Amino acid sequence: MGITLGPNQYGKAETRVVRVNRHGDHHEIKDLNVSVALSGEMTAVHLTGDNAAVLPTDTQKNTVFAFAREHGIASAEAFGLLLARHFVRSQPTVHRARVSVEEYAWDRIPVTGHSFVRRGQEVRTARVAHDGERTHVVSGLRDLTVLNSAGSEFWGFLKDEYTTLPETRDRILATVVNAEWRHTDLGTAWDTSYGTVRGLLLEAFAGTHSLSLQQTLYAMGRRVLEECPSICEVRLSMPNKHHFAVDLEAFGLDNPNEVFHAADRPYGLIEGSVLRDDVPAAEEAWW
Ligand SMILES: O=c1[nH]c(=O)c2[nH]c(=O)[nH]c2[nH]1
Repeated sequence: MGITLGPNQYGKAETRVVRVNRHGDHHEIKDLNVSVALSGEMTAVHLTGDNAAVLPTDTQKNTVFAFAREHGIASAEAFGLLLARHFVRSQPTVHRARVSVEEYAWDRIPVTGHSFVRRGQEVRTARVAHDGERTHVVSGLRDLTVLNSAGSEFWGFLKDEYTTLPETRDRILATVVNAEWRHTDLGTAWDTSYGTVRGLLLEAFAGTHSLSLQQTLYAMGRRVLEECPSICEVRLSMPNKHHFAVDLEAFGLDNPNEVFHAADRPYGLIEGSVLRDDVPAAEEAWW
């Protein structure tokens, strides 16, 4: 019985690249998930482990980041064309390249020129608790993804022998807003109220110059309580979706905070509640 190697390909899947273009305080962002697959003269590596024909997947990932810096990202298609042609043209052992791109759409939050909300993501939630006497209504939303490409710093934090994080005065702040808020008025116009709170959360996220996500979280909850007298408590759970500026020095490229790796995990998880101090707690509302 003969055994032979069938069709095969390899590559780096899901490189999450975010490119920021700055025109003063008016920023544009491109947010892509890029997967590369290459095939060609790959018999030796499979049969004997000879890597001479193999362009490492790590190199493919670096190429995605370097091309984002050098050429920008005009569109998913244009970026895919650049990459696919590059891999086949530059490596004789690579005969075919497939570049699959997912692009995530962001809408502007009009408060600043550098604040964005991911399109069509969030889920509206409601929970009602009733014990025959008392009734509580908690409204909420989850998976509302937002990003500020300016106006965020993080410095002055505790440092110990395990701290390597550099202090920054300019970073991307991105999070997924998961929020719930408790009502004191059961006659509220629920749809209107939901739209108002969603808008206030977005406005406060965009409009707060952030020294930490914790500070932004408090500002968001506080804004809701200030503007909505019949809401008495806001609970927020917000992952810090880290965007790391990619070091492109090894490729002779600078990176003036334009090309970022959007890491998906691990993530910081910032959680907290903001409440009116004159309204009694009602843990049963959150049951
Ligand atoms: O806004 C932040 N809060 C933190 O607590 C924290 N920790 C960290 O590593 N980065 C950040 N960012």
